[in-house]
Amino acid sequence: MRRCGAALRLAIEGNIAVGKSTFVKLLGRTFPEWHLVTEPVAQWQKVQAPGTKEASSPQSFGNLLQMIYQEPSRWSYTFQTYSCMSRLKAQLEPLAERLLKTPEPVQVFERSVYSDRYVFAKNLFEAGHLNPLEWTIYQDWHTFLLQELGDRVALHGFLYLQAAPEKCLERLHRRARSEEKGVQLDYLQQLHAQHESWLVEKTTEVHFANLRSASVLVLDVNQDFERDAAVQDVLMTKVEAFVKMLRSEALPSCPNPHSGV
Ligand SMILES: Nc1ncnc2c1ncn2[C@@H]1O[C@H](COP(=O)(O)OP(=O)(O)OP(=O)(O)O)[C@@H](O)[C@H]1O
Ligand SMILES: Nc1nc(=O)c2ncn([C@H]3C[C@H](O)[C@@H](CO)O3)c2[nH]1
Repeated sequence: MRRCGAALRLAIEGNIAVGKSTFVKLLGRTFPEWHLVTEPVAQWQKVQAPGTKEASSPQSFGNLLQMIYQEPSRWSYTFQTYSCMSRLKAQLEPLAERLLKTPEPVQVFERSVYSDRYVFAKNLFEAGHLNPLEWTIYQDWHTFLLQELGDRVALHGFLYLQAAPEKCLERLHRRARSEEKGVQLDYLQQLHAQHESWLVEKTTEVHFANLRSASVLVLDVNQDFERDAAVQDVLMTKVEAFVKMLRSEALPSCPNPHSGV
Protein backbone atom coordinates (compact mmCIF):
# COMPACT_ATOMS: atom_id res chain seq x y z
CA MET A 1 0.00 0.00 0.00
CA ARG A 2 1.12 3.55 -0.81
CA ARG A 3 2.16 5.81 2.09
CA CYS A 4 0.70 9.33 2.46
CA GLY A 5 2.86 11.72 0.46
CA ALA A 6 4.34 8.95 -1.74
CA ALA A 7 3.76 9.34 -5.46
CA LEU A 8 1.00 7.70 -7.41
CA ARG A 9 2.79 5.97 -10.27
CA LEU A 10 1.25 5.34 -13.68
CA ALA A 11 2.47 4.16 -17.06
CA ILE A 12 1.11 5.03 -20.48
CA GLU A 13 1.01 1.99 -22.72
CA GLY A 14 0.08 1.53 -26.35
CA ASN A 15 1.15 0.51 -29.82
CA ILE A 16 3.88 2.19 -31.84
CA ALA A 17 2.79 5.65 -33.01
CA VAL A 18 -0.60 5.39 -31.29
CA GLY A 19 0.14 8.86 -29.87
CA LYS A 20 1.79 8.33 -26.47
CA SER A 21 4.27 11.21 -26.76
CA THR A 22 1.49 13.47 -27.99
CA PHE A 23 -0.65 12.36 -25.04
CA VAL A 24 2.23 13.00 -22.60
CA LYS A 25 2.43 16.59 -23.90
CA LEU A 26 -1.31 17.00 -23.36
CA LEU A 27 -0.99 15.64 -19.80
CA GLY A 28 1.83 18.13 -19.21
CA ARG A 29 -0.37 21.06 -20.28
CA THR A 30 -3.36 19.82 -18.26
CA PHE A 31 -1.56 18.73 -15.09
CA PRO A 32 1.63 20.85 -14.97
CA GLU A 33 2.42 19.63 -11.43
CA TRP A 34 2.74 15.98 -12.56
CA HIS A 35 6.13 14.45 -13.28
CA LEU A 36 6.20 12.98 -16.80
CA VAL A 37 8.96 10.64 -17.98
CA THR A 38 9.30 10.11 -21.73
CA GLU A 39 10.63 6.94 -23.36
CA PRO A 40 14.43 7.20 -23.87
CA VAL A 41 14.35 6.62 -27.66
CA ALA A 42 17.24 9.02 -28.30
CA GLN A 43 19.42 6.91 -26.02
CA TRP A 44 18.63 3.79 -28.09
CA GLN A 45 19.34 5.70 -31.30
CA LYS A 46 22.79 6.69 -30.05
CA VAL A 47 24.22 4.19 -27.59
CA GLN A 48 27.05 5.67 -25.58
CA ALA A 49 29.35 4.44 -22.85
CA PRO A 50 27.78 4.90 -19.41
CA GLY A 51 28.54 8.15 -17.63
CA THR A 52 29.66 10.01 -20.76
CA LYS A 53 28.01 13.20 -21.94
CA GLU A 54 27.92 14.05 -25.63
CA ALA A 55 30.18 17.07 -25.13
CA SER A 56 32.92 15.10 -23.39
CA SER A 57 32.73 11.96 -25.56
CA PRO A 58 31.07 12.16 -28.96
CA GLN A 59 31.65 8.43 -29.59
CA SER A 60 28.50 6.46 -30.28
CA PHE A 61 28.46 2.69 -30.52
CA GLY A 62 25.55 2.69 -32.94
CA ASN A 63 21.85 3.10 -33.47
CA LEU A 64 20.34 0.11 -31.66
CA LEU A 65 16.80 1.01 -32.78
CA GLN A 66 17.88 0.84 -36.42
CA MET A 67 19.83 -2.36 -35.78
CA ILE A 68 16.86 -4.22 -34.27
CA TYR A 69 14.58 -3.22 -37.14
CA GLN A 70 17.19 -4.26 -39.73
CA GLU A 71 18.30 -7.52 -38.12
CA PRO A 72 15.81 -8.49 -35.40
CA SER A 73 17.17 -11.99 -34.74
CA ARG A 74 20.67 -10.62 -34.17
CA TRP A 75 19.75 -7.64 -32.00
CA SER A 76 16.52 -8.45 -30.12
CA TYR A 77 18.18 -9.76 -26.96
CA THR A 78 20.61 -6.84 -26.85
CA PHE A 79 17.78 -4.37 -27.46
CA GLN A 80 15.55 -5.80 -24.72
CA THR A 81 18.37 -5.76 -22.15
CA TYR A 82 19.11 -2.13 -22.97
CA SER A 83 15.51 -0.93 -23.22
CA CYS A 84 14.56 -2.68 -19.99
CA MET A 85 17.58 -1.29 -18.16
CA SER A 86 16.83 2.23 -19.34
CA ARG A 87 13.20 1.88 -18.22
CA LEU A 88 14.33 0.49 -14.87
CA LYS A 89 16.63 3.46 -14.33
CA ALA A 90 13.78 5.85 -15.16
CA GLN A 91 11.37 4.08 -12.79
CA LEU A 92 13.97 4.12 -9.98
CA GLU A 93 14.87 7.83 -10.25
CA PRO A 94 14.18 9.49 -6.89
CA LEU A 95 11.27 11.93 -6.79
CA ALA A 96 12.28 15.37 -7.96
CA GLU A 97 12.52 18.03 -5.22
CA ARG A 98 9.59 19.87 -6.80
CA LEU A 99 7.40 16.76 -6.52
CA LEU A 100 8.29 16.17 -2.88
CA LYS A 101 6.58 19.45 -2.09
CA THR A 102 3.40 18.49 -3.99
CA PRO A 103 0.71 17.16 -1.64
CA GLU A 104 -0.44 14.42 -4.04
CA PRO A 105 2.48 13.72 -6.38
CA VAL A 106 1.84 11.84 -9.62
CA GLN A 107 4.52 10.28 -11.82
CA VAL A 108 3.70 9.09 -15.32
CA PHE A 109 6.10 6.93 -17.34
CA GLU A 110 5.88 6.45 -21.09
CA ARG A 111 5.89 2.62 -21.24
CA SER A 112 7.35 0.48 -18.46
CA VAL A 113 9.49 -2.50 -17.50
CA TYR A 114 6.24 -4.47 -17.83
CA SER A 115 5.49 -3.66 -21.49
CA ASP A 116 9.15 -4.34 -22.19
CA ARG A 117 8.48 -7.97 -21.25
CA TYR A 118 4.77 -8.64 -21.74
CA VAL A 119 4.46 -6.83 -25.08
CA PHE A 120 7.79 -6.48 -26.88
CA ALA A 121 10.07 -9.28 -25.62
CA LYS A 122 7.18 -11.77 -25.58
CA ASN A 123 6.28 -10.82 -29.13
CA LEU A 124 9.88 -11.13 -30.33
CA PHE A 125 10.05 -14.60 -28.79
CA GLU A 126 6.78 -15.66 -30.40
CA ALA A 127 8.02 -14.30 -33.75
CA GLY A 128 11.23 -16.35 -33.39
CA HIS A 129 13.59 -13.38 -33.01
CA LEU A 130 14.46 -14.25 -29.41
CA ASN A 131 15.45 -17.90 -29.21
CA PRO A 132 14.23 -20.03 -26.26
CA LEU A 133 17.56 -19.64 -24.45
CA GLU A 134 17.54 -15.83 -24.80
CA TRP A 135 13.88 -15.62 -23.73
CA THR A 136 14.58 -17.84 -20.69
CA ILE A 137 17.55 -15.71 -19.63
CA TYR A 138 15.61 -12.46 -20.17
CA GLN A 139 12.70 -13.72 -18.07
CA ASP A 140 15.02 -15.04 -15.37
CA TRP A 141 16.74 -11.70 -14.73
CA HIS A 142 13.55 -9.71 -15.28
CA THR A 143 11.68 -11.71 -12.60
CA PHE A 144 14.65 -11.70 -10.23
CA LEU A 145 15.32 -7.96 -10.49
CA LEU A 146 11.71 -6.85 -10.24
CA GLN A 147 10.99 -9.16 -7.33
CA GLU A 148 14.08 -7.85 -5.53
CA LEU A 149 13.07 -4.25 -6.21
CA GLY A 150 9.47 -4.89 -5.09
CA ASP A 151 7.46 -1.71 -4.44
CA ARG A 152 10.23 0.50 -5.82
CA VAL A 153 9.21 -0.41 -9.38
CA ALA A 154 5.54 -1.11 -8.73
CA LEU A 155 2.94 0.91 -10.63
CA HIS A 156 -0.56 1.70 -9.42
CA GLY A 157 -2.21 1.96 -12.79
CA PHE A 158 -1.91 1.95 -16.57
CA LEU A 159 -3.33 4.36 -19.12
CA TYR A 160 -3.76 2.16 -22.18
CA LEU A 161 -4.05 4.18 -25.39
CA GLN A 162 -6.00 1.92 -27.72
CA ALA A 163 -6.38 2.38 -31.47
CA ALA A 164 -6.69 0.20 -34.53
CA PRO A 165 -3.32 -1.00 -35.87
CA GLU A 166 -4.27 0.59 -39.24
CA LYS A 167 -4.59 3.97 -37.49
CA CYS A 168 -1.17 3.49 -35.86
CA LEU A 169 0.38 2.68 -39.24
CA GLU A 170 -1.12 5.86 -40.70
CA ARG A 171 0.40 7.90 -37.82
CA LEU A 172 3.70 6.05 -38.07
CA HIS A 173 3.91 7.00 -41.77
CA ARG A 174 3.00 10.60 -40.96
CA ARG A 175 5.73 10.80 -38.30
CA ALA A 176 8.27 9.15 -40.66
CA ARG A 177 10.94 8.10 -38.16
CA SER A 178 13.68 6.75 -40.44
CA GLU A 179 14.33 3.54 -38.44
CA GLU A 180 10.65 2.52 -38.74
CA LYS A 181 10.27 2.77 -42.52
CA GLY A 182 10.13 -1.04 -42.88
CA VAL A 183 7.43 -1.50 -40.21
CA GLN A 184 4.48 -3.39 -41.66
CA LEU A 185 0.87 -3.63 -40.55
CA ASP A 186 1.31 -7.23 -39.34
CA TYR A 187 3.90 -6.13 -36.74
CA LEU A 188 1.49 -3.50 -35.39
CA GLN A 189 -1.28 -6.13 -35.36
CA GLN A 190 0.93 -8.45 -33.29
CA LEU A 191 1.75 -5.67 -30.81
CA HIS A 192 -1.92 -4.69 -30.64
CA ALA A 193 -2.83 -8.29 -29.77
CA GLN A 194 -0.12 -8.38 -27.06
CA HIS A 195 -1.46 -5.19 -25.49
CA GLU A 196 -5.02 -6.50 -25.60
CA SER A 197 -4.09 -9.88 -24.02
CA TRP A 198 -2.10 -8.20 -21.27
CA LEU A 199 -4.23 -5.15 -20.41
CA VAL A 200 -7.78 -5.95 -21.55
CA GLU A 201 -8.36 -9.70 -21.76
CA LYS A 202 -5.80 -10.34 -18.98
CA THR A 203 -4.83 -13.66 -20.51
CA THR A 204 -1.09 -12.94 -20.49
CA GLU A 205 0.58 -14.76 -17.63
CA VAL A 206 2.23 -12.13 -15.42
CA HIS A 207 4.68 -12.86 -12.65
CA PHE A 208 4.20 -10.02 -10.17
CA ALA A 209 1.30 -9.79 -7.71
CA ASN A 210 1.34 -5.97 -7.72
CA LEU A 211 1.01 -5.99 -11.52
CA ARG A 212 -2.08 -8.21 -11.38
CA SER A 213 -3.73 -5.78 -8.99
CA ALA A 214 -2.88 -2.59 -10.93
CA SER A 215 -5.88 -0.86 -12.53
CA VAL A 216 -6.13 -0.18 -16.25
CA LEU A 217 -7.86 2.78 -17.89
CA VAL A 218 -8.53 2.05 -21.55
CA LEU A 219 -8.68 5.21 -23.67
CA ASP A 220 -9.90 4.98 -27.25
CA VAL A 221 -7.63 7.31 -29.25
CA ASN A 222 -8.77 6.45 -32.76
CA GLN A 223 -10.16 9.95 -33.01
CA ASP A 224 -7.77 12.82 -33.65
CA PHE A 225 -7.23 14.41 -30.24
CA GLU A 226 -4.29 16.54 -31.35
CA ARG A 227 -6.38 19.30 -32.85
CA ASP A 228 -9.71 18.76 -31.09
CA ALA A 229 -10.13 20.46 -27.71
CA ALA A 230 -13.42 18.67 -26.96
CA VAL A 231 -11.84 15.22 -27.43
CA GLN A 232 -8.90 16.34 -25.29
CA ASP A 233 -11.28 17.41 -22.52
CA VAL A 234 -13.05 14.05 -22.52
CA LEU A 235 -9.73 12.20 -22.29
CA MET A 236 -8.33 14.42 -19.52
CA THR A 237 -11.55 14.15 -17.48
CA LYS A 238 -11.30 10.35 -17.64
CA VAL A 239 -7.65 10.47 -16.53
CA GLU A 240 -8.49 12.81 -13.65
CA ALA A 241 -11.30 10.52 -12.44
CA PHE A 242 -9.02 7.48 -12.72
CA VAL A 243 -6.31 9.15 -10.63
CA LYS A 244 -8.90 10.16 -8.04
CA MET A 245 -10.18 6.59 -7.88
CA LEU A 246 -6.64 5.20 -7.52
CA ARG A 247 -5.90 7.67 -4.75
CA SER A 248 -8.95 6.69 -2.76
CA GLU A 249 -8.17 2.99 -3.29
CA ALA A 250 -4.50 3.26 -2.40
CA LEU A 251 -4.92 5.81 0.37
CA PRO A 252 -8.26 5.23 2.06
CA SER A 253 -7.11 6.75 5.34
CA CYS A 254 -5.10 9.73 4.08
CA PRO A 255 -6.69 13.16 4.45
CA ASN A 256 -7.34 14.87 1.13
CA PRO A 257 -5.26 18.08 1.23
CA HIS A 258 -7.63 19.72 -1.25
CA SER A 259 -10.80 18.97 0.67
CA GLY A 260 -10.28 21.78 3.19
CA VAL A 261 -11.08 19.55 6.19
N1 LIG B 1 -4.96 11.26 -31.76
C1 LIG B 1 -4.19 11.55 -32.80
N2 LIG B 1 -4.75 11.83 -33.97
C2 LIG B 1 -4.01 12.09 -35.06
N3 LIG B 1 -2.66 12.09 -35.08
C3 LIG B 1 -2.05 11.81 -33.94
C4 LIG B 1 -2.76 11.53 -32.74
N4 LIG B 1 -1.85 11.26 -31.77
C5 LIG B 1 -0.65 11.38 -32.34
N5 LIG B 1 -0.75 11.71 -33.63
C6 LIG B 1 0.35 11.89 -34.59
O1 LIG B 1 0.82 10.56 -34.82
C7 LIG B 1 2.25 10.51 -34.87
C8 LIG B 1 2.77 9.58 -33.78
O2 LIG B 1 2.50 10.13 -32.51
P1 LIG B 1 3.48 9.95 -31.27
O3 LIG B 1 4.88 10.27 -31.66
O4 LIG B 1 2.86 10.71 -30.15
O5 LIG B 1 3.35 8.37 -31.04
P2 LIG B 1 3.99 7.44 -29.93
O6 LIG B 1 2.91 6.54 -29.46
O7 LIG B 1 4.66 8.25 -28.88
O8 LIG B 1 5.06 6.60 -30.75
P3 LIG B 1 6.19 5.55 -30.26
O9 LIG B 1 5.49 4.27 -29.96
O10 LIG B 1 7.07 5.40 -31.42
O11 LIG B 1 6.89 6.15 -29.08
C9 LIG B 1 2.71 11.95 -34.71
O12 LIG B 1 2.94 12.48 -36.01
C10 LIG B 1 1.54 12.66 -34.03
O13 LIG B 1 1.51 14.02 -34.40
N1 LIG C 1 11.75 -4.30 -29.88
C1 LIG C 1 11.35 -3.30 -29.10
N2 LIG C 1 11.29 -3.53 -27.78
C2 LIG C 1 10.88 -2.58 -26.91
O1 LIG C 1 10.83 -2.80 -25.70
C3 LIG C 1 10.54 -1.33 -27.46
N3 LIG C 1 10.11 -0.17 -26.93
C4 LIG C 1 9.96 0.69 -27.92
N4 LIG C 1 10.29 0.12 -29.09
C5 LIG C 1 10.34 0.79 -30.39
C6 LIG C 1 8.99 1.10 -30.96
C7 LIG C 1 9.25 2.40 -31.69
O2 LIG C 1 9.77 2.11 -32.98
C8 LIG C 1 10.33 3.08 -30.89
C9 LIG C 1 9.84 4.14 -29.93
O3 LIG C 1 8.85 3.66 -29.11
O4 LIG C 1 10.98 2.04 -30.18
C10 LIG C 1 10.65 -1.14 -28.84
N5 LIG C 1 11.05 -2.12 -29.66
